[in-house]
Amino acid sequence: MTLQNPPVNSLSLDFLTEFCSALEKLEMDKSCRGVILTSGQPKVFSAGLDIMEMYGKSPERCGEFWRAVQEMWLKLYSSNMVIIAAINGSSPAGGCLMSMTCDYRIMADNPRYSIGLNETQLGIVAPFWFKETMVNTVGHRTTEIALQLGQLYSPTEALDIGLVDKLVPEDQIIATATQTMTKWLAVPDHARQITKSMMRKPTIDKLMSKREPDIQNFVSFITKDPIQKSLGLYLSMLKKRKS
Ligand SMILES: CCCCC/C=C\C/C=C\C/C=C/C(=O)SCCNC(=O)CCNC(=O)[C@H](O)C(C)(C)COP(=O)(O)OP(=O)(O)OC[C@H]1O[C@@H](n2cnc3c(N)ncnc32)[C@H](O)[C@@H]1OP(=O)(O)O
Repeated sequence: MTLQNPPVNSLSLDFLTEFCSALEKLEMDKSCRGVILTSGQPKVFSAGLDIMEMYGKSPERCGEFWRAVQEMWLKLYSSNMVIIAAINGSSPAGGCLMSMTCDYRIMADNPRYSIGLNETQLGIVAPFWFKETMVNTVGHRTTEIALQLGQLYSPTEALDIGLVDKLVPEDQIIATATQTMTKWLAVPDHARQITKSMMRKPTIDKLMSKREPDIQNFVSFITKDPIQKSLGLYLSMLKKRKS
């Protein structure tokens, strides 16, 4: 699957809806046992959640957006398929979350790229299921530091902490992902799927049992004046940096 939402693959409501529907089709296709997730945009895997979906929007619209973010995470994290992330660009916040739901992460070894959950840098807080996905990936202590600082890691740093599994030159990323997929698909599906589910079920069940309160929590947090102000400042910083 190639992410195509120019310019930076930000995760808008429309894009998330289209993504989930495409993933669901693959999940139901018995001939599809694995997916390589990559970006069709230069330099960026995904810029994370579309900040415009969280800025100046009605509570109803924010709730609809958050349900779509939850759906994307649930579909990816609980997929029966082998999902390999070929991270061919920067992958902050929601982009990092998306990468962490995959079974294996291969990143281009370009020092200009970065990956991590940088929410606190925007004045917002990574929700519990973002946090738990990271704990499940790199452990508790590393997550505590990463989340409080809103740390973005270079590919080498990400490899050191186990946030990605392999670095390769960018032009070898798909070939490496394909070789890796062959190895993963050599394991009998039922045994691998049950094992994956055993590892991830507690985190998935926790969000499933708290979906509505999590939406309420998000809407009440994101629509608060000081949070809207922080997002506004961050957006103008992004635009200014460009000029
Ligand atoms: C206790 C209660 C807790 C309850 C929970 C509450 C809240 C938590 C909620 C949400 C969690 C949030 C998760 C997120 O994912 S937030 C998004 C974070 N993303 C970022 O910080 C990335 C920002 N972008 C960048 O750093 C760079 O754009 C880039 C990805 C490194 C790419 O750089 P490049 O130089 O290639 O591009 P530009 O910077 O010039 O960007 C082009 C263009 O796109 C706009 N843009 C970039 N990122 C986003 C985005 N995430 N959303 C919307 N728009 C984005 C950028 O402004 C430019 O726009 P322009 O109009 O100027 O062309």
